[in-house]
Amino acid sequence: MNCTPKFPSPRRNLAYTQEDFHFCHLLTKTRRRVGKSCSQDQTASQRLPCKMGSVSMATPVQELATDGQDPSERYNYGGSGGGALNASVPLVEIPTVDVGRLISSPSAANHELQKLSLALSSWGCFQVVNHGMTNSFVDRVHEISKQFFDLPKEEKHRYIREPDSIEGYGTDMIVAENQTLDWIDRLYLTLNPPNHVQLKFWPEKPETFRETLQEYGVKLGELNQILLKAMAKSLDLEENCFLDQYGEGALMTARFNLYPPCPRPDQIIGVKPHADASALTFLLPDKEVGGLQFLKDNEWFTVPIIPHALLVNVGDQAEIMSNGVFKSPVHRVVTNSEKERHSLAVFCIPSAGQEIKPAEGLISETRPALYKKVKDYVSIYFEYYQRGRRPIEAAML
Ligand SMILES: O=C(O)CCC(=O)C(=O)O
Ligand SMILES: [Fe+2]
Repeated sequence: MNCTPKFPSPRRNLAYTQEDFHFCHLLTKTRRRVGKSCSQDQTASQRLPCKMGSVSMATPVQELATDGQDPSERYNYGGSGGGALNASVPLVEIPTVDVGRLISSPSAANHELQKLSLALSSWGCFQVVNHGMTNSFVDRVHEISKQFFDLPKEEKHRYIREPDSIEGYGTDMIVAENQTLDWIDRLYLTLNPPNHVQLKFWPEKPETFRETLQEYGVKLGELNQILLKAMAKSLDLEENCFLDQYGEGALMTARFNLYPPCPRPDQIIGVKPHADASALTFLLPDKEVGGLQFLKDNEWFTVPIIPHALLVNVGDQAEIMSNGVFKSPVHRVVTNSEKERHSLAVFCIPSAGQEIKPAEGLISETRPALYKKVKDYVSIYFEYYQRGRRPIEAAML
């Protein structure tokens, strides 16, 4: 095994404010115990300044966008310290990984493995092509998202999320009076493990919704395994060393995102800057409308659109497991005044009961462990968000 520290330290010197983080896809498990290895022995919800029972939800942005009124000050991200949003930031050529080659002959795979580790240690993300899903299947996934958000308001409201949960249809949870709101509506669903699936939130319309999402989840489960093995191999580690850290009952959640056209794209943000709490995130971005940006060396870069490709990024948990070799990138979504944008993010998250830690093979005298062992990182993530801190700091030694 190669333990040589080929990569620089992951610590960042960016200053974040509470408003810089969102946690919307992370709240389901806030009532679980936080891992003792992080020296915390209360449930995250006990420590919340604002209890989950008191969170509320704003009017869906889609409804605001069609009523023609000026959005309230609560959406003013620029004015609340975020600064003016410039959509015309430079385009970045994020490396493309061909999964077909990754699982073919060793020589073809080697080239892809090199691209993979380079992409993840520099950008923390890569575009995935030849991923085993046909273009027409990927189009069907795009379609169910669009068809759901196009349903009459009354139909969508059948799936509205409940106040103490994040699953279902709705907007940002409002947990603080001064919280700046994102210009986004979501449909949030758990795909795995099966006993966590709440079918009452799975739309019955369009008719193909459930089966398409189910099939997509199965395909991403396979892709998740292939990529985690490849990530390990790319660092000369035993191929299951990351996958084994998922444990029994690993979580897979899907978030359908809708960004309606926005009257003030210079001031209103689609999703505030954040890094994901997952191990891996599979994003199906809009085929035509851009808006996703990644932060590198304090500069924002726009992600180019490759139709039918998936954008995969590592989340904080893969940064921890790789001892900081792979970077969990900070990203955000900007809005535009012309076109609505859709995306579907699927988060693969180790089981809450499973302890995750830097892989042994990546720890050496010259590169000691940079992260603690953590359990239920999603709860830790939420708690740090509340304090306005970058959640991964909780896991840093
Ligand atoms: O809509 C996008 O392109 C990205 C969404 C995102 O970052 C997220 O859901 O965590
Ligand atoms: Fe994200």
